[in-house]
Amino acid sequence: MTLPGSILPLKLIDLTYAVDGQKLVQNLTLEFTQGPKTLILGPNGAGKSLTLRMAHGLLKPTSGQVQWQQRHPQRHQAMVFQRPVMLRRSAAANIDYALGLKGLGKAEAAELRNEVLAKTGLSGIATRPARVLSIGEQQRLAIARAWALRPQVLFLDEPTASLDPKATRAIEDLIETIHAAGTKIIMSTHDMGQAKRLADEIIFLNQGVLSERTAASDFFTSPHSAEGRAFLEGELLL
Ligand SMILES: Nc1ncnc2c1ncn2[C@@H]1O[C@H](COP(=O)(O)OP(=O)(O)OP(=O)(O)O)[C@@H](O)[C@H]1O
Repeated sequence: MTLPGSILPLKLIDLTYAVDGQKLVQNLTLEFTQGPKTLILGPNGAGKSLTLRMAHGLLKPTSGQVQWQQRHPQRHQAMVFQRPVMLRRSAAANIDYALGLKGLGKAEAAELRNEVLAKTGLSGIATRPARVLSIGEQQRLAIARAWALRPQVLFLDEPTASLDPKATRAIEDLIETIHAAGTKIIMSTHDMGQAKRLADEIIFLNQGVLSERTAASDFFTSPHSAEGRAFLEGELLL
């Protein structure tokens, strides 16, 4: 489905990423449409981060194409990384900086920043230096900063990998809120429990290759691939 003005669907066409001749992502073809929360699941080293980085435009594929529906997708999509990257200034100023880069005036930026701080439960720590916040708060701030840009698509690369269960839950709730507000979620994780809690559909990667793409309701009861099955049964995929 294509909505007017939407940068979706996003098509990854026969993407390969190779280093020194070694294919770390191999002939990956996927289409992402508006709607479901898409979780890219797979063991460490499966190629999840590389795939997200190529889709986001941070990394150029060795071969293949990344195609968006619109010509200037960068303004309408954002990415959050495993480790939050904060500027040496207050939490609020971190968001203001991102909004300034997008060309927003001060007053408009302040209004949007206050709204997003409130929605993410961060208003109380807005004036603190971002780098003294706990890692969980920093990650919430990183997501708030990305959300303030009103992206149509939000890529999240293992956003809770360094967090404890309580902070993880706060981030998962936030992701649900952002999705409910209309942003397409494309997120990687190696955590099966998290995929169960969040996913509408699963893309299972193993060793840089797509094993299967399955509705989450089916994946956790009857995965289609041997790799997916082994992962669910807790076998180590080597
Ligand atoms: N620039 C690079 N040079 C060489 N190898 C790389 C490079 N970038 C990634 N790799 C390797 O490619 C493989 C896939 O990496 P990627 O980060 O995409 O995995 P992942 O599925 O996100 O894993 P994790 O869950 O550990 O983050 C890994 O084995 C990694 O070491």
